[in-house]
Amino acid sequence: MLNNREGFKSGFISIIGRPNVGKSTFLNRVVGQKIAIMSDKPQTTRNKVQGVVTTDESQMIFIDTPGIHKPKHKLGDFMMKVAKNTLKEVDLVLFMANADESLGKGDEFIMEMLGDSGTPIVLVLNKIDLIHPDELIGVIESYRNKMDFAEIVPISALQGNNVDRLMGVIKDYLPEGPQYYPADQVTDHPERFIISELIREKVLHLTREEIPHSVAVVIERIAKREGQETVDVSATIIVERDSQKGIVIGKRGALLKEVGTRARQDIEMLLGSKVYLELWVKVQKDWRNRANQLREYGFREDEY
Ligand SMILES: Nc1nc2c(ncn2[C@@H]2O[C@H](COP(=O)(O)OP(=O)(O)OP(=O)(O)O)[C@@H](O)[C@H]2O)c(=O)[nH]1
Repeated sequence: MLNNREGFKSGFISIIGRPNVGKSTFLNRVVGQKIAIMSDKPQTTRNKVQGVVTTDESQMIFIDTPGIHKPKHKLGDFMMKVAKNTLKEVDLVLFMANADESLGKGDEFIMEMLGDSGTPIVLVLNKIDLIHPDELIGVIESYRNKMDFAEIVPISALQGNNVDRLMGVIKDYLPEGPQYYPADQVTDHPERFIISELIREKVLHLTREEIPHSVAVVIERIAKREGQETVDVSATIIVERDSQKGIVIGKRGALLKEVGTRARQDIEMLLGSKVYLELWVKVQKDWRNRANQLREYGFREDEY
């Protein structure tokens, strides 16, 4: 805790929404650096990712929660628990929904869950660039009929429309408080986690529909070479089936090589030094249901 200035506001904001509503896009826009994984596949955000936005008057600490869904297996239960705990601890919840889709079962399920958290909820209707302004009123009404929101703010996270207004609303709801993080710090995640997410993102992008979101990446080693600027990173990509291993490796290793090239470029940007990246692919059957292994892959329940 660094600072305790009079009138300074600070607090924690949780972003909740169905997969693919644009939570990461919003976070990346306001934080201004690529920290949350972005993908057009559902549920790529599994761990807590913090983005910190600091101005002269406030500090907003964003928590990007996993896409909420009905639990189907252990990983689902775990994610739900994480999401629920997060809701109680934060100062404000942003419930993000698609403005270009009508209110569906998934959104109703989330609203039921949000109902008893006791935290103010701002409805953020994202992707307004995809609809005609006349349609917006109807969408707003459908949500307003279901639940009492502290505010309703339509935005386009992708194009930036109305994002400033949303930031103003968020500030209004934050309590007076200290500046928790230095102004230039945008995330408190260890580089390890960001690196694993960068690699995972490349796998998901390059394999498209063939590899489910269950793929995990474990960083085995990050080490700076003695007397050199090069950093050695070695990581294992974990899939559930032999067939998936084949897909990730690709013909004569071509796909894995491409994953490596793209991930290396991002990691070099992140670390600001040359990187030698070594990737392995391992099959671990049914890892999602083995709760005791979740920790090993970075799901740390006690952090929430
Ligand atoms: N047209 C439009 N597309 C958007 C907007 N915001 C996000 N998208 C797109 O929607 C898709 C999903 O965005 P993400 O930011 O990855 O969504 P998310 O909610 O973080 O998804 P999960 O991590 O899976 O929970 C991406 O293809 C984005 O480019 C928007 O305002 N307008």
